Amino acid sequence: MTNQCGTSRIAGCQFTLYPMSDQFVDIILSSLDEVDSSKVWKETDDVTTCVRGKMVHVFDVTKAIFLHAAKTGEHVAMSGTFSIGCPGDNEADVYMAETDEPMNLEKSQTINQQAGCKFSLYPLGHEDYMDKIYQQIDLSKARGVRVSASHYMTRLDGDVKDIFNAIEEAFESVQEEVSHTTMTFTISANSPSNK
Ligand SMILES: Cc1ncc(C[n+]2csc(CCO)c2C)c(N)n1
Repeated sequence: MTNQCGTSRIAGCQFTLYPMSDQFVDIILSSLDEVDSSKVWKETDDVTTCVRGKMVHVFDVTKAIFLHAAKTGEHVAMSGTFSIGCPGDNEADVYMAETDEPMNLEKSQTINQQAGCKFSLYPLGHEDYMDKIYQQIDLSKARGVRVSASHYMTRLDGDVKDIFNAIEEAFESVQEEVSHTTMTFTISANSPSNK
């Protein structure tokens, strides 16, 4: 197979929460604490949090952390990078044997929150990378979110759960064909610009 960068199917996401509030310490720490991250490797420092493991759990945990921060009603944003198939990643310290049942799905389903998100897919090492990206932008239109074009990114507007499901499906589909894929995103909720 060409352009096969790695056989590892560990996924990961490195992200930062930005609560626009003087309660930012509490919002960040309580969101990280409230979410069940027992099925992922997780590390937080002064800049980011990184979660690694099966793709289903990486998305489940990242989405739940954003939802918990946003449900405070404060203006919060999150930026991050998802990655899979990175040749530098290793399975040694990751719980890849966990079952596929997401730990936060039930709780996340109860939180209704509108947001705007911009994301970019990077299928690495493929000459026809633009085709792979356009396929996913087209598919996003059927995923319950409003899709609009933006420079360097695609904009999705709608419910946070639908937005994360849309970017998860896009990432999942691309990585099936392109072993090493990354995806960057910024999502924002409760922005005063929308009031
Ligand atoms: C998801 C996420 N992880 C880490 C940070 C970095 N950070 C900035 S303030 C703070 C709390 C006080 O130490 C932390 C951990 C962040 N912003 N968002």
